[in-house]
Amino acid sequence: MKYLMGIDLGTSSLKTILMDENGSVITVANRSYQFDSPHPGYAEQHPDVWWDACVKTIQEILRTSRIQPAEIAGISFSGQMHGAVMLDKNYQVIRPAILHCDARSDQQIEYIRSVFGLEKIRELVMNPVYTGFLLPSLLWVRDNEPELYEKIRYVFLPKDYLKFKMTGEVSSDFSDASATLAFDIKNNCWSKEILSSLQIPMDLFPFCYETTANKGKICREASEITGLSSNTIVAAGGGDQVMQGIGNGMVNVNDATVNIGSSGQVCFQIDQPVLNPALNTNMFCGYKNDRWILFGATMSAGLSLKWWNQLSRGIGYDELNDQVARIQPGSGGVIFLPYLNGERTPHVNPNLSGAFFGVNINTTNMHMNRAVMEGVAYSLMQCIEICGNLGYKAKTLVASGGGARSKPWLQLQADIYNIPLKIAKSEEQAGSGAAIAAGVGAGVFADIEEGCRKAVQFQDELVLPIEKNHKKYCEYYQLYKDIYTSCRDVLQQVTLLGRNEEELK
Ligand SMILES: Nc1ncnc2c1ncn2[C@@H]1O[C@H](COP(=O)(O)OP(=O)(O)O)[C@@H](O)[C@H]1O
Ligand SMILES: O=C(CO)[C@@H](O)[C@H](O)COP(=O)(O)O
Repeated sequence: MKYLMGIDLGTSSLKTILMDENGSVITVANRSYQFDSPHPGYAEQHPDVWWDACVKTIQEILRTSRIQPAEIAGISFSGQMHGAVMLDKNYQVIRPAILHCDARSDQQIEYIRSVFGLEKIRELVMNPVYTGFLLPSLLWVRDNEPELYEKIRYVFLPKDYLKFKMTGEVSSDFSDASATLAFDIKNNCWSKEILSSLQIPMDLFPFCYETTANKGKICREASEITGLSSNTIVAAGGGDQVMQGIGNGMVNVNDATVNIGSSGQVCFQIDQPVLNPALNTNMFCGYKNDRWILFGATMSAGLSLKWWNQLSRGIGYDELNDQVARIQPGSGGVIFLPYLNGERTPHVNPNLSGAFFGVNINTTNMHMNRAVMEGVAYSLMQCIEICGNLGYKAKTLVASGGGARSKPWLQLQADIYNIPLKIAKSEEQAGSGAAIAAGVGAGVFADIEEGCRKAVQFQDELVLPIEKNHKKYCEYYQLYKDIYTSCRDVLQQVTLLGRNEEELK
């Protein structure tokens, strides 16, 4: 029997899954971590934290599964996207990685916008210019840490660091590279025009491959540390939106997922680049040449629940879900805006904060728990609406990520979206996507489509919308949108004031 390993490098944890050649998930190991926020709005992780989690989960799987390392034919990666990892000429990490949820590069995004102007950004970048993406983060280092910037020899994405440690070679893949703002999405290459206009040397950026490309074998050092065989093939992997799509069997154009990880996304498979003139959604390269993904992104989805739960009572998810199921739709009038770390879709504004509205003397912690789940779903509903206006409408959505483990969260999502939800049997969809890509790279599967046919199965029952709940949620959803429209300026002022005060401490 041959086996495959998929590694999913998330914002809050790293998960390693072991799959057999028939597509069955044998076991999963995970390690949690936090991100550091040394200043208000900053979000950083040291790549060694990821590598340590990667090594430990692999060792655990080899120990507990008792399969022989030589039986593992291939390994690949899914990674949190957009973050900047910087290496010097000796392949040493220069500073902690600046993550996708980092809001420090305000001035750099203004600079990029001023260099290109709106029309050129639409034509060239085809995405909103937003903080936390590799390009503005790199410019921030150039402006604020020039002595470190001088040392940079390579810059790449988070999962590329794990691949580098595994193979000893620096490389990236089209899907992750296309999500840096430095990439020519229509022609699948680093953009000469973007980089030369910003005076950034092209050779900082590594060679890119397709997600399923065979990138060689595990190097000796990685084999010694992890226990993996040096005959195991490493496939290039991809950004987590692309990999969770594979793990959910999203191989057809118009297939769509709604994901609640630390952040949240509504993501469509598309067969040609599409411009959203409002630039409040994202569009990146997909898992193969003629495939792209279009999605709306909520910055703090699962993160909102994790934050709120830690802040309030810190109960287990089972208890929390039981409590949420006992509260009526609408949470007794409490509405939560999930802007803990700014918001991408639809507001494209890193300088926003979250808020609870409508708390009253009868509000309990249980109402607030449900309100947090509903607020995240309202935000994802805005992503669905915007994609719908661009012509992408889903008859069903495949629910994905950690949030899909919660029955009440699934039900209230179906009720808010008024769309039935399908759920994959595997709970680790991005990791499964990585294992399928590993299978193609190692020749176990002919292509992604065959891997998905073998590995992806759905639960029998759809989660269906309940009409009376949907009616009620239509009212709340309108109020959710109205709150933002009425309070936008105050929210922004309060956010900046709070950050400045924290800075002065
Ligand atoms: N059983 C559960 N019930 C409710 N929410 C859950 C449950 N398990 C995970 N989550 C949510 O999913 C989030 C983690 O999702 P995950 O896809 O693992 O994120 P990441 O890949 O960013 O680490 C948690 O922050 C939490 O909000
Ligand atoms: O920002 C995006 C996609 O644009 C996220 O997909 C991040 O890549 C992180 O994912 P999670 O760790 O929150 O699931």
